[in-house]
Amino acid sequence: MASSLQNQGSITYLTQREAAEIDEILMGPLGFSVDQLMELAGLSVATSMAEVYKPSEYNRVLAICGPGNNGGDGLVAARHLYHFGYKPFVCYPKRTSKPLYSGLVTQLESLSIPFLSVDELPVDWSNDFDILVDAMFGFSFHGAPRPPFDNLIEKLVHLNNYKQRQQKSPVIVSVDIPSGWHVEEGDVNGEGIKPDMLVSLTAPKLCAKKFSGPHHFLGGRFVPPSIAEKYKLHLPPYPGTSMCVRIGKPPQIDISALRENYMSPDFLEEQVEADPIDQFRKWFDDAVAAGLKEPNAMALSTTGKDGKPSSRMVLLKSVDKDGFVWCTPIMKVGRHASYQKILMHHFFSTGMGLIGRVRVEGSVQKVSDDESEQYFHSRPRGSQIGAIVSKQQSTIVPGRHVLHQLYKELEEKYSDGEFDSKA
Ligand SMILES: NC(=O)C1=CN([C@@H]2O[C@H](COP(=O)(O)OP(=O)(O)OC[C@H]3O[C@@H](n4cnc5c(N)ncnc54)[C@H](OP(=O)(O)O)[C@@H]3O)[C@@H](O)[C@H]2O)[C@H](O)CC1
Ligand SMILES: Cc1cc2nc3c(=O)[nH]c(=O)nc-3n(C[C@H](O)[C@H](O)[C@H](O)COP(=O)(O)O)c2cc1C
Ligand SMILES: Cc1ncc(COP(=O)(O)O)c(C=O)c1O
Ligand SMILES: [K+]
Repeated sequence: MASSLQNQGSITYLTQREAAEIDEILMGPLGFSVDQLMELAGLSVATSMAEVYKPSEYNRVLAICGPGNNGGDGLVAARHLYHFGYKPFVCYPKRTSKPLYSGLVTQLESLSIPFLSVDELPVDWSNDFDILVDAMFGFSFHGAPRPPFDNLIEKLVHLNNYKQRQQKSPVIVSVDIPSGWHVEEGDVNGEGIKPDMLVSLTAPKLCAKKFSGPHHFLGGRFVPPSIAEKYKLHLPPYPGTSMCVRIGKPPQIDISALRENYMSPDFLEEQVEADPIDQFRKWFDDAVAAGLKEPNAMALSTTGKDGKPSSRMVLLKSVDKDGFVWCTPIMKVGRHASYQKILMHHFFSTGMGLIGRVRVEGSVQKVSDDESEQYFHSRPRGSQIGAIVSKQQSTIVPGRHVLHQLYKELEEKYSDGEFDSKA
């Protein structure tokens, strides 16, 4: 999911001829079909969009699709966006009868995605759409745009200039090339569309150097090493299993605008488990099922003898009717005597909504030595040594080297077996 950052300066940009050549090699000697590449390209567009524009806020998408493969990418993206929770509309004025395209249209129709002719488009797009996908022309564009695309491009130009935007109006996402831009020179007279997001496919084309919007992504995770070598492509690595990666710096974020619109179902009194531990367990299981990262992380707050509050994250190790168990170097308990009184805060939330939040107040007891030992020995060796070294945790140490030295000594001393947690 997360996109890695990459210095825009080190990225390769393709000429129009190189882009067409790579296309031919992929679909010739390398054995790809256009359907395959288009599916991956459209999926990359949809996933890039979903990284930036959440369906809870930007729901209504108009995909404006051109006559060639760029238009095909738009049709595929619309289908994926539907499955991601968006409400897509499609304007596809110049259709081809090739089975690939009629298949894509049928797939969208079967999802009841509305197709709007140019005449059916609303006069003011800003009321009806949150995102406009510009999938009119890609790297085969040449000359000046012909009807009806000339008017559609004009409409995008006048509707939306992310730099001059006053009120909330739809954002523009361009697929591979901002339509109407020269594939290599870019927006030559400065009167073209100014997309908020550009999703370059395979590799950015030269015109992308002129893109100054806030979100530039790369998609089309299908380039084999032989092509990368032949064209000396320097491209950012895709993170994990992601179909897209951000190119260049993300925009400066307005922290005050950063918020989630939680869409949680009503939580009624009669739905609450009688035993709060059971309720906790239920939410915990939901959080795990929803793929939440570290659902066992919780904030633990204490006050010291001096009355000073203090808080830190710890990992929940188990929970049952006797309470919540976590693990921490024992010395801290001594130092923070009021570990006898604690407040725990647990918060489960996923991209799709809030699952639950929990506050636990109570007193603390050390678990039995047996339980403590058992847990200690279940941890990986590095963590075991780390825990012993961590007796220094939250105290001033003369430097990193002291911890490294101690770690090394323990590693050597106990190189041939288990060691005692009280070492
Ligand atoms: N390997 C890849 O890189 C992949 C790229 N994909 C996507 O494909 C496009 C390139 O697709 P292509 O079909 O070659 O071309 P376009 O979609 O850019 O457009 C071609 C059609 O547009 C017409 N055209 C061209 N100029 C104009 C104009 N000035 N006015 C109106 N119409 C125009 C052209 O008609 P002609 O009669 O002029 O030939 C074509 O009908 C690439 O950018 C990616 O988005 C694949 O999906 C994945 C693999
Ligand atoms: C996600 C997460 C989980 C953590 N889990 C533990 C834990 O289980 N036990 C622990 O002692 N420290 C844990 N830490 C480290 C503490 O939050 C904190 O840095 C350290 O314990 C501070 O020491 P203090 O308790 O003396 O303030 C965790 C940190 C993070 C970010
Ligand atoms: C200092 C410290 N202790 C313990 C833990 C919990 O790790 P484990 O699951 O290995 O007990 C963490 C986790 O981040 C930690 O930072
Ligand atoms: K485009």
